[in-house]
Amino acid sequence: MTILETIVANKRQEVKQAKKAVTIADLEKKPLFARECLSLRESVLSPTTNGIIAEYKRASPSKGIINDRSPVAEVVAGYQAAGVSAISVLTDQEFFKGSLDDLVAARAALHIPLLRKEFIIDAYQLVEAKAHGADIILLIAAVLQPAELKSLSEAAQSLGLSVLLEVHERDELERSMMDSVDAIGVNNRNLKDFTVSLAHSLELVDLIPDQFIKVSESGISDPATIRNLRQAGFQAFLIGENFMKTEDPTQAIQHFVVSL
Ligand SMILES: O=P(O)(O)OC[C@@H](O)[C@@H](O)c1c[nH]c2ccccc12
Repeated sequence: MTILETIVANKRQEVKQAKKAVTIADLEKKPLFARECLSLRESVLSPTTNGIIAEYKRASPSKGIINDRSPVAEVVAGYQAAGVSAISVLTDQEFFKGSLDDLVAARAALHIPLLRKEFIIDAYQLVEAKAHGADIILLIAAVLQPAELKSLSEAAQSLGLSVLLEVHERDELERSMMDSVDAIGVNNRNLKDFTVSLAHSLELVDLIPDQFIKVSESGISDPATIRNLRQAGFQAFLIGENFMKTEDPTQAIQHFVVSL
């Protein structure tokens, strides 16, 4: 089994348990479920933000613990102060040491769109995302059939959530592109073996129609790379580890954005 298959198999079990513990009706009663979601598109296109989607990532399967000292509310508030367009928070516990509590804590500290970074395989997780303060959800083409992508993206949009579709290769992009997603992210990291190459972004960007917000994801550690990706047509840049691996992620992002 690849790591991605392991994560998804575990997720199916988790969702089964979660559904028993907390019903959809319970989730819909949570105060955060009633909020109006913030739009990823509007925030990325706003001239007052810099296109960065900054991620709070405590650990990952490829790196182990990245940072388990910096509190989520503090870090995301610092990211927001640096002018980012959106925040991403991992909620997977088993492989990324995240949680829905992290998402709620982030929401309370923010006035910009918040992405629930998760392996979504079931519509239950969309309701869960909204009920814990998310504005945006991720759908991973490597994990979902086109028919599943269609039903999940349509369900997300009907909840008012923005949808970020993640692809890694051309065939995934071609089979998964659909009107019910708002943004397409090219993951530079191969989720099957963790190798990272920005070439993935540069090869796929011209195949993404302009109706979608174009996002380059992973392995970005240099403002010069952002300038190149922008020139190639990307509008947003998902960055986690580069900030999280430092002693003070909020300082690291401040230094980064001054040279954008
Ligand atoms: O930490 P990085 O290399 O800057 O990458 C951030 C983000 O792109 C990465 O965490 C990510 C992209 N797609 C994912 C899917 C699941 C979990 C994590 C991810």
